[in-house]
Amino acid sequence: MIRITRKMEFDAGHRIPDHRSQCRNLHGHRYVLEITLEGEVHDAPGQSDNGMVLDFSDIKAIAREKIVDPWDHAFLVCQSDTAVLEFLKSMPGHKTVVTTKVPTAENLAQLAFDVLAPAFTQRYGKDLVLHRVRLYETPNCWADATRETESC
Ligand SMILES: Nc1nc2c(c(=O)[nH]1)N=C([C@H](O)[C@H](O)COP(=O)(O)OP(=O)(O)OP(=O)(O)O)CN2
Ligand SMILES: [Zn+2]
Repeated sequence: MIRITRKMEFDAGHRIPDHRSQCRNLHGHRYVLEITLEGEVHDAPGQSDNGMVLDFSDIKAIAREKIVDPWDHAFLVCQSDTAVLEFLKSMPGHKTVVTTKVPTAENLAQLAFDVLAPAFTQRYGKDLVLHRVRLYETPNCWADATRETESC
């Protein structure tokens, strides 16, 4: 088994309403998303994906469709954050992503994992497994969402 990782970046706004410090304010990040997949290397001479687990461009296509394009330049707001939600609703056409949990790095990484895992399985079957989604909120802060069944 080999693990491969594709990195993507996007910009989004958020806030953590109950945070004790600065993060309760509306602010944004250049998020970095790392998608790690596990599978066998294709041994298929003559085929485009010979020697690959999955073409990096195919990872990019699914990541863009499911996460990067919907979240890029959006404001990520928790459904319970009614003050901000009402404000965003007052702006026609504003790009808003409503989350069920507070948009911390941890919850966003888990959300991305939960969206991407079935998308890869649906497209490529069970031989290709989403191993980890790592989401950097800043260059110094990140969260990992991994498969529950992972063994050491
Ligand atoms: N466990 C978590 N802690 C914090 C989160 C989070 O999602 N999970 N988020 C925040 C803030 O949203 C903020 O984006 C991060 O703030 P900070 O720690 O200040 O990060 P910086 O890189 O900006 O800080 P430097 O000190 O400049 O490195 C807070 N905590
Ligand atoms: Zn933040």
